[in-house]
Amino acid sequence: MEELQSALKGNGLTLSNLPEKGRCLLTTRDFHPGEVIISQQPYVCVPNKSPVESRCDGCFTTSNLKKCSGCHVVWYCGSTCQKLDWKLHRLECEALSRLDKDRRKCVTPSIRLMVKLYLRRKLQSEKVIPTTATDSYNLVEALVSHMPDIDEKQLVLYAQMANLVNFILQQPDINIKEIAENFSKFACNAHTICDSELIPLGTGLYPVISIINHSCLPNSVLVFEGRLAVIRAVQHIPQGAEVLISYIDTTGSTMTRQKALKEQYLFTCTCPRCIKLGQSDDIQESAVLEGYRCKDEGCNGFLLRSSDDKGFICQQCGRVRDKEEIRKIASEVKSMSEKALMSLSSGNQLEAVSMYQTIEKLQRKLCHPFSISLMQTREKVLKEYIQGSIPCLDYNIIPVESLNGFWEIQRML
Ligand SMILES: C[S@@+](CC[C@H](N)C(=O)[O-])C[C@H]1O[C@@H](n2cnc3c(N)ncnc32)[C@H](O)[C@@H]1O
Repeated sequence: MEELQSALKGNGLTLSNLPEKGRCLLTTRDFHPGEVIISQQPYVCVPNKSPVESRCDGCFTTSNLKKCSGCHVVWYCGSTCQKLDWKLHRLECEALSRLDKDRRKCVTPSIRLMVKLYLRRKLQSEKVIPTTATDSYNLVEALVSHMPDIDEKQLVLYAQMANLVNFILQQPDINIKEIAENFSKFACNAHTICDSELIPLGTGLYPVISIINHSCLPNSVLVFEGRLAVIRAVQHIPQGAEVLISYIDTTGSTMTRQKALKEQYLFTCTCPRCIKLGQSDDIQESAVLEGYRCKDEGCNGFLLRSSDDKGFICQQCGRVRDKEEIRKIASEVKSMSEKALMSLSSGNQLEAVSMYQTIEKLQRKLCHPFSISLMQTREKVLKEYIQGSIPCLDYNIIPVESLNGFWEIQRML
């Protein structure tokens, strides 16, 4: 770890330990808003896999792809990406080629990430790939796994996945328990690699970036430049402060954020936003962000559950909304959202957009005007319209139907 400390020193950082959080990164100088604090290439990464779209293993593009003729699992956009990946993929290709057709179908991105992790460790131990202070399997070993806190069902799943990885690798020195523990490490340390529009492209393990702890009021942000993970300051960070990013969507209410952090990262956040849990301004914030709208369309009041639990009372005008009426609309939204997701995953964008428009109308009746789910539905519709109109714009043809919908949404916003 001495080597890591001296590498971090050059970045104006130091590795430290906090009793309630474990390892953390502290600044040894001031950082200005927008400044890059640290960046790292992944130790290993894999692109997402979808039934309608494949991605290049090197740059994650979806264009001009050719399947690897050896393993028939991995795709490349051209010889540049293929050559850059060859040292590692040569071993992966051999391992995947040994599998029968059915087993190859079970090779999910998480399985591939683990296979690549062990292959990269092997290449570094054989000195085929150099090891540095920030690019070493030792850093993976130091990641938290939370093994004692994982529930039994999850442990069984990790054990099954570990068995498959072991079968693919066929390396006698690898211990199944260690592979299962590494799956647990992935769950609370791996990062989703997104493009500039925050569209998820893949998953990567960045062992130095993974030292950074969470806050719902972070002073830094993680962004990606291709596969490179970059931590930038979003405010002035004084010398001696802890570098903090957010692991989750911070627009949710305190309860929603705490639930997400507990489920995936197994800790209870005590950041300045979270310590307000249950205070009156926190209750009001959750009622606005995730609660229902007033019966009176002209009223922007937020609703709280009535003491007899039969409905919700507007805190501005006192009108009561019936619980049953709310339940009905909420269940329509839920079933419509499931159908929209299915349409999206089967590549039927037009059908999905029309469903999201119906969901948006229902949510306008159901949710507070500043509700997050309402905003998220509008964002989805808008994204689909923008993406859907691009091929038409290439030919200077914009479908009238699309434009009508687009302007309708603009007006709504
Ligand atoms: C990506 S790791 C961060 C580095 C970690 N502290 C370590 O020692 O390696 C995520 C884990 O760090 C801990 N953690 C992160 N942020 C925290 C916070 N705000 N409060 C308490 N624990 C936190 C949790 O155990 C979480 O599962």
